[in-house]
Amino acid sequence: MDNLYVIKIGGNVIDNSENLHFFLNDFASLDGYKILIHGGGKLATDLSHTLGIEPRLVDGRRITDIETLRVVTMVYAGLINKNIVAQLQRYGNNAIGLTGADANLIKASKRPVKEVDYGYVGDLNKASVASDKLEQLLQSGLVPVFSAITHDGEGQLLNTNADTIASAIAVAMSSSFKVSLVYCFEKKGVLRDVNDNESIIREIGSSEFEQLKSDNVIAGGMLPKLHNAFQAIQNGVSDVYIGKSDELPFLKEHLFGTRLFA
Ligand SMILES: Nc1ncnc2c1ncn2[C@@H]1O[C@H](COP(=O)(O)OP(=O)(O)O)[C@@H](O)[C@H]1O
Ligand SMILES: CC(=O)N[C@@H](CCC(=O)OP(=O)(O)O)C(=O)O
Repeated sequence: MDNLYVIKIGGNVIDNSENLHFFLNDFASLDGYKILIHGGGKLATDLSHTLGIEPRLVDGRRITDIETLRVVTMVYAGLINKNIVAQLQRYGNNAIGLTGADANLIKASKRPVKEVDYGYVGDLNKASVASDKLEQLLQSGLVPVFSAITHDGEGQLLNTNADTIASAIAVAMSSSFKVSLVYCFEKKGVLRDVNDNESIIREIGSSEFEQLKSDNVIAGGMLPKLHNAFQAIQNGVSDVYIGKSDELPFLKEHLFGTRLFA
């Protein structure tokens, strides 16, 4: 089986143009098959404020009313996605910018209303990712770059958490590739003390994850990220790493951030 990198870049890195360019340069230098997924939650929040639309997040998921859907589509699928694609072209990668609607690559379903009405937020299932079509893009030499926008197949765009998209793509592609899923963000890995960047936990198994949660070591955005990451490792993905965007070159020696195991 060929190796495939599925790499997700978080909103705090995207928000800093110097860090983003540094990361994209390293990403472009990775040999072999690769897919990039990007968030951009921070920029969407900032633009919402500017437009007078109050952003609301519950458990790290954005409540997406019709106005907010317009904002996130413009920010994720437009501004951020096209800038990333242009930079990767500059660094010699033939990148193609995508939403889930393009080539019907990721079909989601609108999250049912329970205690919270999330609005136009899409959930994914095992059949959501069109892995054959995605494999064709890879085989033709393209580097797919996904934004956090999917669709329902009925003409409705949906906002979907980028960590979840990365995990679903990694799982779907693992029947044809040996997949390494890599979450890149602004910290050096999962930290024992979130204020101490050197307190990296090098390896976490699923039982230790439960312990870290009950000890409140893991909180905020790290919770859904690790849930998605364990979902991937338990469903056929070979390697899952979480670490700092400017340390990507260390992946080859397996010296990158935190490694998860089942
Ligand atoms: N133990 C931990 N180690 C590292 N980060 C943590 C931890 N607990 C909570 N966090 C927080 O989680 C955030 C990452 O989640 P999030 O902002 O959703 O990521 P992304 O930028 O990839 O979208 C970090 O910026 C940090 O503030
Ligand atoms: C439904 C939902 O929450 N979608 C996310 C999609 C963007 C994202 O995941 O961005 P980060 O990776 O930068 O957090 C949002 O709008 O914030």
